[in-house]
Amino acid sequence: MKQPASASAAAPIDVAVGILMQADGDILLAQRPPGKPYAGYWEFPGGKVEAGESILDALKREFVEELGVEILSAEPWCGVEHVYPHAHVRLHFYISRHWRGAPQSLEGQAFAWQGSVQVAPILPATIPLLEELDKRRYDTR
Ligand SMILES: Nc1nc2c([nH]c(=O)n2[C@H]2C[C@H](O)[C@@H](COP(=O)(O)OP(=O)(O)OP(=O)(O)O)O2)c(=O)[nH]1
Repeated sequence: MKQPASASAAAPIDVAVGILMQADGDILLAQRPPGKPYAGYWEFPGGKVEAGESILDALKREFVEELGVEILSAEPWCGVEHVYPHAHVRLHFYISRHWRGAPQSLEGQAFAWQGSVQVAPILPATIPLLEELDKRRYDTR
């Protein structure tokens, strides 16, 4: 079968992404481990949706696998499509205020709870969301 000429021509890959939000509005970011595209960049935890899996199930699975955290509830927030050199991704962002367990670094990644986000660099597709997220955090105070 002929391969797509570029990532933009390929079908998008669905990715489930979760923003853990504490009562004071702080949110959790994770640093991508070595060996992945954009290693060292900061992101919200998550990963690719597997065949036959719902986005919410993928989110819950990724949080258990990567952080040892059980998401008890999460609401869909927004969707973003982005074409990287390595992949065309469709990101499904969820916000969760209810989870069980403290994040553990099960894949060797660093974590940071942030108010206004100070860590850098952030994955390009995630940067535009930070301003909107800030407004949402302050609304809850
Ligand atoms: N988790 C996450 N991924 C993001 C964000 N922003 C963004 O552009 N992405 C992109 C980067 C990757 O191309 C893709 C996520 O795929 P991944 O490779 O990290 O997923 P995965 O953990 O399932 O990886 P693997 O099993 O293939 O190792 O989504 C974000 O805020 N969080």
